[in-house]
Amino acid sequence: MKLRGLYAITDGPLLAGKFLSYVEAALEGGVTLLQYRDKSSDEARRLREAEALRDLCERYKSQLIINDDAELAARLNVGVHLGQTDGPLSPTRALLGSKAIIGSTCHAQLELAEQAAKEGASYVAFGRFFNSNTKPGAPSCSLDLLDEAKRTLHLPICAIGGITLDNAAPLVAHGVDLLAVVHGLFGADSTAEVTRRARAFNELLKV
Ligand SMILES: Cc1ncc(COP(=O)(O)OP(=O)(O)O)c(N)n1
Ligand SMILES: Cc1ncsc1CCOP(=O)(O)O
Ligand SMILES: [Mg+2]
Repeated sequence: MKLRGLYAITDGPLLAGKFLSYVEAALEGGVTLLQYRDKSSDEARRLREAEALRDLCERYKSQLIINDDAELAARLNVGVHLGQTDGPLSPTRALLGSKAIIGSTCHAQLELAEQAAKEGASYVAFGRFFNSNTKPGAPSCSLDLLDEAKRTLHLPICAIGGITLDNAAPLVAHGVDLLAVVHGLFGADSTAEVTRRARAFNELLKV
């Protein structure tokens, strides 16, 4: 199955007090991948939250991806997203098995994506494309790189960084398969608005 659609990413501070209700609202609108991104070191809470997300994803036929933490992903039998300093890809592929979804951060560098493809990545992520509240310091990436990536890579392409309903269309026009979004999805005033946004992202991607 080709990975295509909305890639919702959680954020602890943004979702404080409404974590599961907002995630469920997004799933209601359609989420292809859901990433649990939590930078805290509270292992017990991380396990609890990740288990709750895995159960929700099962109900909504979405796929859970754990950010940074291959061990937690292995424990829950779900996918993982690895940045350039989050550990090597090949051993993670061996740990999680051939069917697991493994994503790789490639910033704005095609060479990183080619390497990730060789090492067994399931998708490659480029960005940030726009100003990001969640990660303002992330290196920026241009639409031109997407054209080149589309020509040379044979993997689903994910875009991340400051993506909203108002700026996502050019990314899709340049061949992006997965739109990875934090604020543009969860920075909403109500669960109804989260669901509406999720549906609208899917319409943009025609999924
Ligand atoms: C889909 C997706 N793309 C990129 C990232 C960024 O990963 P990384 O560079 O490891 O930074 P952190 O998210 O860990 O701060 C991502 N998480 N997801
Ligand atoms: C994790 C990450 N990596 C590059 S930008 C980013 C944050 C994405 O969040 P937002 O959609 O709020 O900009
Ligand atoms: Mg990381």
